[in-house]
This record gives sequence, C-alpha cells and structure tokens, in this order.
Amino acid sequence: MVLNTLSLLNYKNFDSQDFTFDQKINCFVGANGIGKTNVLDAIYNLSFGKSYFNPIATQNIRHGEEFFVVEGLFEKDERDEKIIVSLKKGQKKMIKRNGKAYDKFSDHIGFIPLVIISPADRDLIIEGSETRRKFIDSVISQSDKNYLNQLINYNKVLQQRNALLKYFALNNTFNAQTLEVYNEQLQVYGSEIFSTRKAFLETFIPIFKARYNAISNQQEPVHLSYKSDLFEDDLNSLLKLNINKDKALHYTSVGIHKDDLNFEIDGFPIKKFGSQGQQKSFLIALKLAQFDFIKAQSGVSPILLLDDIFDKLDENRVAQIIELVDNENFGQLFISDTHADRTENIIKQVHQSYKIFKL
Ligand SMILES: Nc1ncnc2c1ncn2[C@@H]1O[C@H](COP(=O)(O)OP(=O)(O)OP(=O)(O)O)[C@@H](O)[C@H]1O
Repeated sequence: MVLNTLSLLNYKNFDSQDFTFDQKINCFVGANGIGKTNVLDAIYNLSFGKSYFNPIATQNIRHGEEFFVVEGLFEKDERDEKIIVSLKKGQKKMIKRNGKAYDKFSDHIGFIPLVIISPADRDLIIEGSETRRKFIDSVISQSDKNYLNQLINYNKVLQQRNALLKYFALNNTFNAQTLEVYNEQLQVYGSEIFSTRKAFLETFIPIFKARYNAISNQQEPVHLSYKSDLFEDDLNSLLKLNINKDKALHYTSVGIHKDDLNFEIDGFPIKKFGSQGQQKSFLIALKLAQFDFIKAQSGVSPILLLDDIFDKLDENRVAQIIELVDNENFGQLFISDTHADRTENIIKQVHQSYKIFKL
C-alpha cells in the first residue's frame, strides 16, 4: 500500500499543490503554521473521509473558497486506486474510488489502512471516556464491518430508550414493559460489542506493552486495562438493577456506552502521574500497537503519519523509534517536523529511501 501522488485544491491553507512521494519515507519540514500537519491531514482524509483535526468539514475548505478537493493515487495489490474526497459548501461530502462515488462512507473505511500519531492524541489521556471508546471503535472497525453496524444499532436503541425515559419523566408516567423491549435489544447488541472489545483488548494489550518497553527500554511498567459494567453482570440485569437511577437521571446509566480504558504507569493513572515524555511514549506505543493490529488483521502495512513526533522525547527514545522504523517491516511513512536539520539527521540514520519536502 503506497500513496504515489497527492493533489490538494483549496484544502485548508493550500490553494493548489501537488506532491509526488517516495515509496518509503516522506518528510515535511518548515516553520510553524506553514501547513505540514495539513498535508498529513489531507492524507488522513483520503483514508477516513474526514479530517483528524477538525470535525467540521466545511472548515477544511480554504478561507474564502467554495470547495475543496483532495486526490490521491495509491498502489494497492499492484493496482492503481484513485481516491478523491471533495466537499462543496451546501452540498454533501463525496468520496470516490476510481471515479465511482460511495453510497455509504463506511464502505470505504479500512480500504486504505492508516495510522496517525500526533500531539492531538493527548486527548486520549486527558479527555473523557468517549475519546478512548472512539479509539477502540476505530481500530476494530477498520477490520470488522459487522462491529460498526452493531454499534450503530446499539446507539439507535440507546437514543430511543433515553427518549422514553425523558417522556416518562415529562408526563409523570412509567411503563416497564415498553422499556423492557429496549432493554432486550440493548442486551443483544451490547453483549456482542462487549465480547468484541474484550477479545480485541486481549490481543491488543500485550502488543501495546511490548511497544512501550521497546520505546522506553523497559524504563517503567505501564498498564492498560478494559473497564466495562458488563464485567459485573449481563446488560439486561444491570438495566433492571439501575432503573430507579435511570428514571431520576432520564438517561441510561449503564452499558457499553460507558466503557473506558485505564492507562497506568507504575500503578498510577498516567494522566496525573506521567511526565510529558512518558505520556507521549505511551501514546506512541498505543498507536504503534494499532499499526501492528491492523497489519496482522489485514495483511497490509498501514500508511503511518508521524506528526511532530520527536518533540519532548529524549535522544534514547527518538533512537528507539528510528530503530523500530528501520528494522521492522513498516510501509510508507509521512513525517512532519519544524526542524529540518533534526529530521535530516534522523532520517539519514535509517537505511531507507526518503524525500524531504521544504514547505
Ligand atoms: N480552512 C482554512 N483556510 C485557510 N487556512 C487554514 C484553514 N484551516 C487551517 N488553516 C491554516 O493552516 C495553518 C496551520 O497549518 P498546520 O497545522 O499544517 O501547520 P504546521 O506546519 O503543522 O505547524 P506547526 O509546526 O505549528 O505544527 C494555520 O496558519 C491556519 O490558519
């Protein structure tokens, strides 16, 4: 899986720009705000049909313009694949593969396997549990289409159950039987999602730990664990047990929509007790484990985007990452860095072909 060329039209700060890439390593260097991350984001857009950094799609159209077009020419299984993501103000976003528009964007997910490592990943540590659930979901759904459908179904029923709880509260009424219909559906979808997440994490956690140890040279023990109400009991029983609480809150207080991941270092939460470098190492290990997982599932090396990865890491950790990239069978890499010299020095140590783009 290789991205050979990229064309941007009115994407963020770019008016019109074309790139022809190296098959292995591509570095974007330049001053703050020049657009290095925006190029990586355009590549991300070709894989996920959305920006990693700005969820409001129209804000990715260059200021003062009416549309953007991002076009990438990939080579996958020895075939050329042209992917175009475009958006015109007031119209629906479009994703095309070889000239044919997708009806459902979810059909495109997983076609271009890709992992991004960026300073914005810090949200995984500092934000609420939703960010961590989204991470699990996005990793699993890149290789499991059924999972995405179950999540969509679960969330639909959850919304209906919450609407019913609100209706009961507003009308000062209650009907256990109607609620039971939703409980049963949540039980069906919820238990499958729980099993998939549990099985995924059983595979993922050892990979993550191995990655962290490699980056940190076994400096400190880290721990990652899955937290879910469903470890206690089946969802139907939990929903019944919590009905008074749900009636008071007007929403569903238990279920897989409350799942979380615990991130620990030396037995303490990394959010409060990890240094900046340790937190960054943790996040890099998490994303490299995502890379390994997707590669094992799909048999394809995902494209790896490394946004500003070297900041805050000591020389040893930078060296470990470079060694990983050099020794292992990574696919194509895209790196952004403000320091042209640093990047060049680092990349020269890797025995791979490379191209540096000075923006
Ligand atoms: N819709 C848009 N239209 C025009 N410019 C935009 C748009 N969205 C973002 N930008 C501009 O893109 C620039 C940021 O680009 P980017 O994040 O790629 O910088 P960078 O080179 O990675 O910088 P840093 O080294 O600081 O991380 C900012 O100047 C911002 O104003």
